[in-house]
Amino acid sequence: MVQESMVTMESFSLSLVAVGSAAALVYLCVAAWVSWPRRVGEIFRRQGIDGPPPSSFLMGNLSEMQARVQQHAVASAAEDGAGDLHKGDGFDDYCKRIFPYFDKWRKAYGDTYLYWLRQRPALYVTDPELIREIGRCVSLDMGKPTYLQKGQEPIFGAGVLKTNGACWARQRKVIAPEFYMAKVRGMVGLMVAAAQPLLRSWEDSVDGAKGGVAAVDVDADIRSFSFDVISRACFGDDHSRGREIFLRLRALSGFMSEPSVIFTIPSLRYLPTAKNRRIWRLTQEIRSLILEIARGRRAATGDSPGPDFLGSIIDNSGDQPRPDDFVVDNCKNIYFAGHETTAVTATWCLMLLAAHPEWQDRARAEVLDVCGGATGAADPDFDMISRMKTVGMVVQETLRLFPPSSFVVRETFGDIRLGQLLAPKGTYLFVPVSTMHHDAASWGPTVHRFDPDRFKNGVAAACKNPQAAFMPFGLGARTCLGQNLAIVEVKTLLAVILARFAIALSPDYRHSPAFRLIIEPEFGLRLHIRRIDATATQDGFVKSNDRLVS
Ligand code: HEM
Repeated sequence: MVQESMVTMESFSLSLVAVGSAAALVYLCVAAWVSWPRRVGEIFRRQGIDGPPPSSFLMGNLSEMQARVQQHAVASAAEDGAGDLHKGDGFDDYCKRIFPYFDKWRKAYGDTYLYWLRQRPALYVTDPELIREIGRCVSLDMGKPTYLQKGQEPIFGAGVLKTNGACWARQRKVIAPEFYMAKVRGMVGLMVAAAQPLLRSWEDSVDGAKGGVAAVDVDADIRSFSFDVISRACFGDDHSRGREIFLRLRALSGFMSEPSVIFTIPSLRYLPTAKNRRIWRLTQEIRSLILEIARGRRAATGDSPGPDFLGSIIDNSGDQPRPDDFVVDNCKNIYFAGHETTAVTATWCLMLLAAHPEWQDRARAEVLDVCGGATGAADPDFDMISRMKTVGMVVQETLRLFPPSSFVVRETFGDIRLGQLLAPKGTYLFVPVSTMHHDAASWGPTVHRFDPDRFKNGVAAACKNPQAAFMPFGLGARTCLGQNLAIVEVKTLLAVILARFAIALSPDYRHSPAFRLIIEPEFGLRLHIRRIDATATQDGFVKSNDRLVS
């Protein structure tokens, strides 16, 4: 009996100790969690970096960011200011309008400051030396922010765009060679082929239009072209199935881009709301379509699945932990990374050429010269595209004024030294690309003007601090692996369009760059087009351009 009660006492004391230890552990964890932001803030303050105080522990500075975006949206709607932003001395940094808080904090706290995304420290970096250091860092302890992966699995999965560490390095090694210039060289023919539906549709519009001048909404045509290029480049003979994937990916990215990922509570994506159910269904359909194409390719080609991107990832999928996910996620990554960005760049190029007839004439003269215009321009090949320097300068200047990605973002997965700065584990680094592209200290007094000539002697001669002032394709180890393809593709599209059509802005065009994962024209791009050999009236060409003064 005595023995029994001693055992009970003993187990009671043991339980008390266990409960006490658990409570102490929880207390220590909560204390560490609560004090961590203060400690990180202190680490940065000791290095001379300050920033806006977080308005609450749970939200950091997010509430203020949201409030200011809403205020600006209301103010812009009241002013109906779209379309006037570029008047005066050219194109302002629209990011000041889209992300007003960054501009406000930069004025208050300087080039590099600390703010808080919930409990996470985020460093806003415009100091050129620090940007260079971020570009130089090759440690796997720095990579893409995890919040981008968590919120956006349906689009990106665990593909090369958003993963980190060894998983990213393995995928990049397989995929990057597929887009080296030696491969892109052989893709100009497929780009010209992909442009044919757009050219035919524009020719039909012009032929059916009064006075030989047609008003065309060009965005969808360009997007379709760009998607077709990626489909042909990546899927070779299987590209025709790409359209089904295209429509679903487009719908998916529409759902995913609103509201902005940093404002979203990640766990909400598991709730079976109507929107989430639609996202799940689209994700499943896209997966099935891609796997079906891959299965067809395997069945048709056996052990050597082909020399294109799809062949390469099928070939390497056996070495990956989850072969099907590797194929599906990377197809989606390349589709997304490769088609929206390139399409929107081509769209901005056309907008700028339509708004600047003198540059349109110069670019067209070069295209006709290189492709033999007097007897009708030949379709360009890779060597011709390489000789088109003016067209190349137009593309670079477009990427400077309207880089599709407004930020290069990184996260530190360990304490990292970047030159003089120690960035503790868990810090986000935000480099505002568009702001650097519009920085008068690097680009001089004509910074807001469309002036492709600034690139005539290359990027290094165009600005101060080129590695930090011009980064449309990002920075360092994670730099865009499709940039060769993108530049050649945009140049090819401009060449075939300029060889056939003269373009001007429609008076309906409202200039309003908007953020939907990438920066795109909020109200689309409507152009007036005519054949270059037509004797159509110039009305609607010159007049519409009076609205853009630079
Ligand atoms: C004008 C068109 C394009 C622009 C402006 C652009 C821009 C970018 C930017 C800013 C990044 C992030 C870089 C960083 O974080 O430092 C990126 C990454 C990437 N881009 Fe592009 N891109 C374009 C076209 C393409 C094309 C055509 C492809 C595919 C063939 C592509 C594939 C990728 C991939 C796979 C990555 C992830 C690289 C990595 O994390 O290792 N991009 N791109």
